[in-house]
Amino acid sequence: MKKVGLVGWRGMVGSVLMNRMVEEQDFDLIEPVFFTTSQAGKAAPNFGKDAGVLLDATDIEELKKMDVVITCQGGDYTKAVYPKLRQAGWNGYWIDAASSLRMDDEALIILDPVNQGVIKDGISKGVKTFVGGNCTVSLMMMGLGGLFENKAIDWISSMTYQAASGGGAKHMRELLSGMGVLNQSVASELADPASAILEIDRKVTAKLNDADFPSENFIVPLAGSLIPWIDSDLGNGQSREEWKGAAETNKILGHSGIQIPVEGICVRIGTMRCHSQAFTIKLNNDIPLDEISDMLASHNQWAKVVPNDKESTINQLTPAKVTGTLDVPVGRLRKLAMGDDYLSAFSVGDQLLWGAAEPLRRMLRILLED
Ligand SMILES: NC(=O)C1=CN([C@@H]2O[C@H](COP(=O)(O)OP(=O)(O)OC[C@H]3O[C@@H](n4cnc5c(N)ncnc54)[C@H](OP(=O)(O)O)[C@@H]3O)[C@@H](O)[C@H]2O)C=CC1
Ligand SMILES: N[C@@H](CC(=O)OP(=O)(O)O)C(=O)O
Repeated sequence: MKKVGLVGWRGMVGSVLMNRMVEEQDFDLIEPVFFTTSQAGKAAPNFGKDAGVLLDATDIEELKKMDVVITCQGGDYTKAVYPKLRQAGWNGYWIDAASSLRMDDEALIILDPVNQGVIKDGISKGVKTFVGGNCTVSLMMMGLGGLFENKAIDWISSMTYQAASGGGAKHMRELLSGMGVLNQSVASELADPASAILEIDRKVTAKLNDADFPSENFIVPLAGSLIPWIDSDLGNGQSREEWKGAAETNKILGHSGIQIPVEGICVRIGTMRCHSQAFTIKLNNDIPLDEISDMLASHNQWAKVVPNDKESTINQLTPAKVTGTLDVPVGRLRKLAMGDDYLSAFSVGDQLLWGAAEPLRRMLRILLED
């Protein structure tokens, strides 16, 4: 049985990963060893198997004993530990949720329903470092996988609606706190159906601009607002989150350079853990809509085509419906006025599942079955 070191297992992404590993009985196939950066010596969690005590996640000698290390601990941890572990001669498999190693030549970005061929080819060539993709990119590719597979896409514009969870657990709490503060600020007016809506709006706006409105993590209010910038400023008018669109999509597909441009604006909105995206897709040719639907629906079991009518859309294509599931519904499919090779689409997906944890556990399975 392979020894699998688990780092970051109690964080938000790590907890989702542990739940999925339990659901899929992955622990039956491995000898789990749990690491921590803060609680070494305490009892390890028991996910159906006694795993002794927690080991120090910076202890290179202990990490070297692992066949596989899976980390959801974050980029700072990866930057601090991964080079030391490799320099110490460790030749095991490193599976990582953080972005720091994604674009390294020695690493592959993993999303096996989309790039299983690239992954298998990499393994046969001795690749040992595998990194989960950016959540927005992975969810786009899961939803539109059929178009990528059929080489139907010339370019994509993706306008995103990204959930608070992309920032982390504290950001989710801040969103809810902000919602509560806004609600409280007009509680008496809301209780009175005769109260004036413009007075309610004035009070809400004043509260949003209060210096003490919860905004420590997002810097500005998210509840009752939105933030059209995610991740760092690249200095050329583009955010790092937007840059990842083309860079990671093409790397996932095994392209050298940017063969399919992916462009757009990434926006943080007040949802908990589902990222949504509105796409304008320039097709390589005029493919009929029914063929497009077939390509999308048959590509993988999680991409679900939603009929482009109001009732289906509002019931099936929302974060409220999708959260906590592996489904990636794709709807609003329509040819645009710009020409029959222009397609609109809208997708929703849980960014903690396909956007973070799921590709990691599936990569572990691929290695175990190899
Ligand atoms: N959030 C997201 O949407 C995505 C995140 N990622 C990557 O995953 C990394 C981890 O993200 P995320 O899971 O959100 O980070 P968390 O902050 O939830 O967890 C990271 C670590 O914090 C430590 N920690 C300290 N206090 C607590 C506590 N009270 N409860 C749980 N853990 C605690 C744990 O380490 P220890 O046990 O060592 O103390 C834990 O492993 C990110 O840095 C990013 O690189 C990737 C894709 C999406
Ligand atoms: N940046 C993403 C979350 C994330 O962790 O992305 P990455 O894995 O590329 O750093 C978001 O905020 O929604």
